[in-house]
Amino acid sequence: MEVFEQMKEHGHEQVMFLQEEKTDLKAIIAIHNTVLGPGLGGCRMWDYDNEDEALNDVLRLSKGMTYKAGISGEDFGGGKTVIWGDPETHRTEGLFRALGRYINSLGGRYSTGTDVGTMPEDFVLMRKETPYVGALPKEYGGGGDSSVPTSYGAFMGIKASCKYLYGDEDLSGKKVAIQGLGKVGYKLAKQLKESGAELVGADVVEENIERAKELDMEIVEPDDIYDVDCDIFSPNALGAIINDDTIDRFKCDIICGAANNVLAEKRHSKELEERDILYAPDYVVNAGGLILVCDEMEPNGYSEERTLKKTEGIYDKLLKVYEIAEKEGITTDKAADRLVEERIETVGTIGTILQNN
Ligand SMILES: NC(=O)c1ccc[n+]([C@@H]2O[C@H](COP(=O)([O-])OP(=O)(O)OC[C@H]3O[C@@H](n4cnc5c(N)ncnc54)[C@H](O)[C@@H]3O)[C@@H](O)[C@H]2O)c1
Repeated sequence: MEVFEQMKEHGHEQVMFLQEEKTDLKAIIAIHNTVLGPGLGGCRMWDYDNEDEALNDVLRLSKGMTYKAGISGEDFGGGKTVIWGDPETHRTEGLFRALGRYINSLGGRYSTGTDVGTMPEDFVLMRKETPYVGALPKEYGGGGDSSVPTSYGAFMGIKASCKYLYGDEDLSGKKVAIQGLGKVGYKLAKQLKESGAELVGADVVEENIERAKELDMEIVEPDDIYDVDCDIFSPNALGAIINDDTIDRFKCDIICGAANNVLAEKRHSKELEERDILYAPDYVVNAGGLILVCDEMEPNGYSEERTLKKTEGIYDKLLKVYEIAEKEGITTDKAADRLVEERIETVGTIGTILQNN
């Protein structure tokens, strides 16, 4: 499909292809929707097989950011950058500063930060060329480790899901299977443990498994985590883990975690519903990191207290999503999409109210 056709299909406003010979920069910036505010979204670096793959990724991810910012109540739209290159060999000062110059030329229509393949220090370099970067280390006025609010948001999501399904948010005695014990998964596990939950976990990195064992967690083989008989399954590793091969294996009441794009296809949310599994839409649950970056852009600077307070709002937001889904007889991910689309529609129309200034 041609680029314009793809943009039209998903409602993208702008796509920029960037090329800079000396630094070997090849990147695409996509801005999906700026009705709620400037585009915001991380910068991914990946050694794509071809141009189409890079384009598909940036279009899909930038659209996802519109929904994540929209549901979080933030005044930002969706955007994303992909750099086509190997993060092991291509992460140079020149490349990130060149990209920073391009981003600066957008005059604030889009801001970026870390994602797969990029590191906070890359954005410290980029900041020399543009103020439109976030997710900076604390010593540069940023919020630091985004997995702190992200894991807190996932914890809130699990509590809200229990409140909705069992009528009580109490986690004591609840069995939670955690896939991925990395930055988010481990911090989430700690909070669950402190709340009295029983934990089962899986990871592929020995170091992370050893650290998790200190929480008195039962460890299973990576592929066995899908078969654990539990109350809550929490995906915190990979995308597309709810798919045709796994869907009949889940033995849980709730799926709620921080991993992005966990549904292999949209239809899998309906299939979970048919199996009486409550699905907490991923982009509602994992918005803590985005909330942190948005807070860095507050006029008075970053506040950790405010970030965690806003992240706590994921609890009520999720309850609202569940109520809409129940009332309207739609899946939970459709209910979340609807909330965002209504917000964009409403806030979009207030632009028609004339002001004196
Ligand atoms: N860090 C954030 O602020 C943030 C924000 C939003 C969404 N997310 C999403 O949350 C997820 C976790 O992020 P993170 O920052 O903790 O990343 P991370 O890389 O620190 O942790 C991921 C963990 O998953 C493990 N893993 C990989 N393959 C696995 C498998 N097959 N089975 C079990 N474990 C496996 C890895 O070894 C690693 O420990 C990712 O999907 C990420 O996109 C993170």
